[in-house]
Amino acid sequence: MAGKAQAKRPKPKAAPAPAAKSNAKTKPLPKKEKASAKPARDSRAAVPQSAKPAAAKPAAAKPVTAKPVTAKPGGGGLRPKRPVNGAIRVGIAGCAGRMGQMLLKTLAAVPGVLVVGGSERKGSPALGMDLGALAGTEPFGITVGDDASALFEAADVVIDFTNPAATAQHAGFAARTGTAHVIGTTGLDADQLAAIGRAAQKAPIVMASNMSLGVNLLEQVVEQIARILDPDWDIEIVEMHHRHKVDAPSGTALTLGEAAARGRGVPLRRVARRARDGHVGARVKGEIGFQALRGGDVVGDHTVMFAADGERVEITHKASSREIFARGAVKAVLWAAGKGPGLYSMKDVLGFSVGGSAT
Ligand SMILES: NC(=O)C1=CN([C@@H]2O[C@H](COP(=O)(O)OP(=O)(O)OC[C@H]3O[C@@H](n4cnc5c(N)ncnc54)[C@H](O)[C@@H]3O)[C@@H](O)[C@H]2O)C=CC1
Ligand SMILES: O=C(O)C1=N[C@H](C(=O)O)C[C@H](O)C1
Repeated sequence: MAGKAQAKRPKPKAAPAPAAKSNAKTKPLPKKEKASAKPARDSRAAVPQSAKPAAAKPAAAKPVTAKPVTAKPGGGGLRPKRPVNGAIRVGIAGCAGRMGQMLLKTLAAVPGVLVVGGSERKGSPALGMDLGALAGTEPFGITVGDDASALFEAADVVIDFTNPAATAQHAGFAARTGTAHVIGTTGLDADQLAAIGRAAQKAPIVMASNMSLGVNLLEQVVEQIARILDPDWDIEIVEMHHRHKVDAPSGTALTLGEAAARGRGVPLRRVARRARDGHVGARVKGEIGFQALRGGDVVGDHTVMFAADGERVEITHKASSREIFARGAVKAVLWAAGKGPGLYSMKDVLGFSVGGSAT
């Protein structure tokens, strides 16, 4: 069950599973060929599978002709590069986290992709564990390592749900290796965002505070409503997340705030009101307020309120499983493999914008 996989945390005492068997020759990692290929439907056979096939569609792309190579020392149990029938080689940074585990479980069932490694922070109790133990599936034959740089060298696309400092560093690895980087991490500061912007000049980076279809749809709707309603309508955004969440307001709340501000034709930084406490005075016309609630195991709830005299419009999205984020991240992987450098969003991946339609 999805909930179990996401709640499960690696146990320090877990016995490390056997590392990936290598039939590769011992020579240094060659430059990776561009991930681009139309993935072979059966390429997942390279990884033991147990889950049901997912609905994700492989991206149309050119064939990958990977050469046999060895993983770099210190890269944990990275699966060495070798011909993989055109499959997209995927690495997961933060593979033992709530999202990392859900991604492993989801990817194990997706044809056309091959998980080649997972990284964790130095000192993580998950180091040395088999990825299958984290996914709740059969062993992958790949163990968790702490060398994210090697992960980027081994993969065509790295999915990253870690923390802001790690993600900014990882973007540098993406730039160096040309590896596509799918970023779900939230709470990045201006310097970290600037680092990602620079990296996107050298590698394709898809970044989204929320990878679910529903929230990306909500964003479009919020922008349109804010454009239609005049500033007499007060905009407030309320979000609730589980007790472990470390950033507030959530990345999604801020993205929805950006959408509302865009609809009104003002920069969010000029009108954002981050929480209220004490004798703060009456509400200032035009401000966009944020409130963050934390508790229990709430996966992620977001409500955007438009409040006027005598009536109120509320639009809510509720996530009841992290699977929706993982599914979005997989779509981003399939879309990003083989793309040129650039900073992309889930709107690019999903192929819709105000006035457009979802694909
Ligand atoms: N964009 C989206 O759709 C979503 C975004 N998120 C965001 O993703 C991030 C992670 O969320 P969770 O999985 O709930 O957190 P988590 O704390 O469960 O997982 C993060 C993992 O990253 C690992 N990590 C830390 N530093 C690392 C490093 N240098 N290298 C490799 N791994 C490292 C941690 O040890 C941990 O296992 C947060 O910023 C969260 O807001 C979460 C869900 C959906
Ligand atoms: O930390 C989380 O859990 C989530 N983070 C993202 C955010 O900050 O918006 C997305 C989702 O709401 C879950």
